[in-house]
Amino acid sequence: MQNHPIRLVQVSKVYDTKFVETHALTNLNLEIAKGDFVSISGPSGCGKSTLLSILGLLDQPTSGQYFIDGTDVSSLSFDQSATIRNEKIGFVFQSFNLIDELTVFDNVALPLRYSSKSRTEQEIAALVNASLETVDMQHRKDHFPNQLSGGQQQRVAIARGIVHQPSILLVDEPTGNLDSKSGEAVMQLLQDLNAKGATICMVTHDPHFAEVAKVRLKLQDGAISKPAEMECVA
Ligand SMILES: Nc1ncnc2c1ncn2[C@@H]1O[C@H](COP(=O)(O)OP(=O)(O)OP(=O)(O)O)[C@@H](O)[C@H]1O
Repeated sequence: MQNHPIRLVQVSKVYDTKFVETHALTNLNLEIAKGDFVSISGPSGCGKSTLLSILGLLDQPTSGQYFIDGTDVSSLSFDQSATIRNEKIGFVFQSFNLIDELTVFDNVALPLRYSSKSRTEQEIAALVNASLETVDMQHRKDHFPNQLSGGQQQRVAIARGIVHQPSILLVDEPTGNLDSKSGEAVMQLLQDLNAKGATICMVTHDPHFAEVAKVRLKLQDGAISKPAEMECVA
């Protein structure tokens, strides 16, 4: 499975609240190959956030299996999930989610400091600086998030998402809080990262940005409405 770092097999998610059972995902099968750029779009309530939470090990499926790099991670303990999440997953959120009290450098260093892999400060600095260079934000490494524009904050968030070279970068509405010019720049950056080998899965409402992905998936009522192959453009 080395070529498919991400694999969901018959994954379902049911939210069971007091009065109602909601089937958010139903028997969903998904394979994301190394180097893919996948977009997931669909109407409100179709299960996009649920899928991203499961892919990011922030939630578990009710049934089915989830494999990351060939390891079944469907029903790990909280601590085991956190360890794998820190090693294998990078996140980019609509609202950037940078920590205001930390400099750009320290924000980007966070995944390395939380990792179970031990690294020297020199190794951390080398990785953070390389990541900041990739997103062209090296010159702002001593700034704080509130001293940056929205587009710059998102670039820093992307640097944080890739610094530990995750198996997959999960991206949630990356342009939702940006003006159109900054949004285009962020999308171009994601395309450049993908061209250099990053595996990306992005949720977006915006059909224009969904088109950028190599594999475009549509979710409808918790299921992929068209096979991935039909949507593939590359
Ligand atoms: N914690 C929860 N408890 C109960 N039901 C939930 C919960 N989270 C989501 N749901 C339900 O599961 C379904 C899928 O929700 P989800 O948030 O994944 O959709 P979405 O496609 O991300 O929507 P949007 O585009 O509006 O953010 C919806 O019917 C929603 O009401």
